[in-house]
Amino acid sequence: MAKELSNGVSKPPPTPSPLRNSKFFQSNMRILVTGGAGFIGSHLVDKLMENEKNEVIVADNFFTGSKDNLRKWIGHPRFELIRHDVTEPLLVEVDQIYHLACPASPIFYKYNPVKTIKTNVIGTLNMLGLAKRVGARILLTSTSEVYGDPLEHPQKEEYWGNVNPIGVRSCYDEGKRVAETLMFDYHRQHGIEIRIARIFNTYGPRMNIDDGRVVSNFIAQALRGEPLTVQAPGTQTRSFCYVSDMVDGLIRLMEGDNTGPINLGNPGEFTMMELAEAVKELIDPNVPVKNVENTPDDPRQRKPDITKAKELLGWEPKITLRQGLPLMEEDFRQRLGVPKKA
Ligand SMILES: NC(=O)c1ccc[n+]([C@@H]2O[C@H](COP(=O)([O-])OP(=O)(O)OC[C@H]3O[C@@H](n4cnc5c(N)ncnc54)[C@H](O)[C@@H]3O)[C@@H](O)[C@H]2O)c1
Ligand SMILES: O=c1ccn([C@@H]2O[C@H](COP(=O)(O)OP(=O)(O)O[C@H]3OC[C@@H](O)[C@H](O)[C@H]3O)[C@@H](O)[C@H]2O)c(=O)[nH]1
Repeated sequence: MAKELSNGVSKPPPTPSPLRNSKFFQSNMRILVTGGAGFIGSHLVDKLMENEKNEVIVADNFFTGSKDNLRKWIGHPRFELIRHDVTEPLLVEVDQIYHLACPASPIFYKYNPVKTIKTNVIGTLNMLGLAKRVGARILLTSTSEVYGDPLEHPQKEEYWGNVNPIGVRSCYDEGKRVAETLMFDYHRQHGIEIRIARIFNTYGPRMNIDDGRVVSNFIAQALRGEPLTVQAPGTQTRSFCYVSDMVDGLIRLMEGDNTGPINLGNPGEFTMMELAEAVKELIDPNVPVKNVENTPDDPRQRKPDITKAKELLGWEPKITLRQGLPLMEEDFRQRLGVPKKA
C-alpha cells in the first residue's frame, strides 16, 4: 500500500527526466500542447516559442484546428507538429503538458458527441498516463460549462454547478467534469502535478470564420452585411476574454504552485443583444439583427468570479471587449478580403 502523505496524496510525484537536474547541461524545457493547432492553442504556442529555452511539441488531429495556425513555426528547430488523436496513447518525453485538445464550439462538440466525450475522458486519461510515466506537470483547459446553467452568479470555483447530465451539451460539460475528476484522482493517487483552468468565453484573431461561436459569428456576419443572428431570448449573458489575456493566465497557472481549479475569464458581462449592438457600432450600424431560435440548455447567465486568479496568480484581464473587438475585426477583414472603407 502506498504511504499516505499529509495532504491526502498517497505517493510522491514521479521523478522528472534526469536531464532536468543535470549538473553540466541545462536542457530546454520540453512542452507538449495538445490541441495546439486550434484557436487558443496556437496563441499559446506563439507565446511559449518566444522563450528560447522552450521546445514545443503540438499534438492535434486537426478536427477544428489547422496547420495554417502554426505556419510560422513549421520547420523551426525548437518546434514539432504531430498529427495525433489524443484518444490514442502518445509516447513523448516532455516536462509539461498543456492539454487543450477538444472541440470547443457548441456546433462542433455536438457534431459527434460520442467522439467529444471520448476526447475528454479517454484523451485526458491518456495524457495523465503520459504525465505519470515521464513525471510531467499537466494543465487541463476545463471550462465555465462545468457550472452548467448556473444558479449562482457570478460563478466561484466552489460552486458545483447545475448541469443536465443527459442533454445535448453533456458530451462537453460532463466530459470536462469527468476530466477534472481524473486530474484530481491522478493527483491524489499517483502524486501527479496538476493544474486546472476553468476558461470562460474567449475570443480573438484566428478563430475559425465558421467556428459558430457568437463573437466570430457576429463579426463575420457584420463584415458580410448579413443579419446578426441573436439566439432567443437575447438577454442571456456571457463574459468575453481576449485571447492574449487568456494565454497569460494559462502560463501563470502552469508556472505557479496552485492546482486550481481557477476561473480564467473577463468579468465584464454582456447580453447577446448588447454584443450585437457593440459589433454593429464597430463595423456597420446598418446591419440588421435577426432573432433566431436557441438550442437546448443554453446557459442563461455566465460571469466569472476571478478573486482566486487575482490572489493566487496575480492575474486579471487587461483588454476590454471594446478594445478586443477591433483587433478581431482587422483579422477577419484580412481573411474575408473585406477592406475597411476609407
Ligand atoms: N475558447 C473558449 O471560449 C473556451 C472556453 C472554455 C474552454 N475552452 C477550452 O480550451 C481548449 C481550446 O479551445 P479553442 O477555443 O482553442 O478551440 P478549438 O476548437 O479552436 O481548438 C481545439 C483543438 O483541439 C483539436 N482536437 C480536438 N479533438 C482532438 C483530439 N481528439 N485529438 C487531438 N486534437 C484534437 C482541434 O483540432 C483543435 O486544434 C478546449 O479544451 C476548450 O474546451 C475554450
Ligand atoms: O450566432 C450566434 C451564436 C451564439 N449565440 C448565443 O451566444 C451565446 C454564447 O454562445 P457560444 O456558442 O459563443 O458559446 P457558449 O457560451 O454557449 O459556450 C462557450 O463557452 C464555454 C466554452 O467551454 C465553450 O467552448 C464555448 O463554446 C449563447 O447564449 C448563444 O445562444 C447567438 O446569439 N448567436
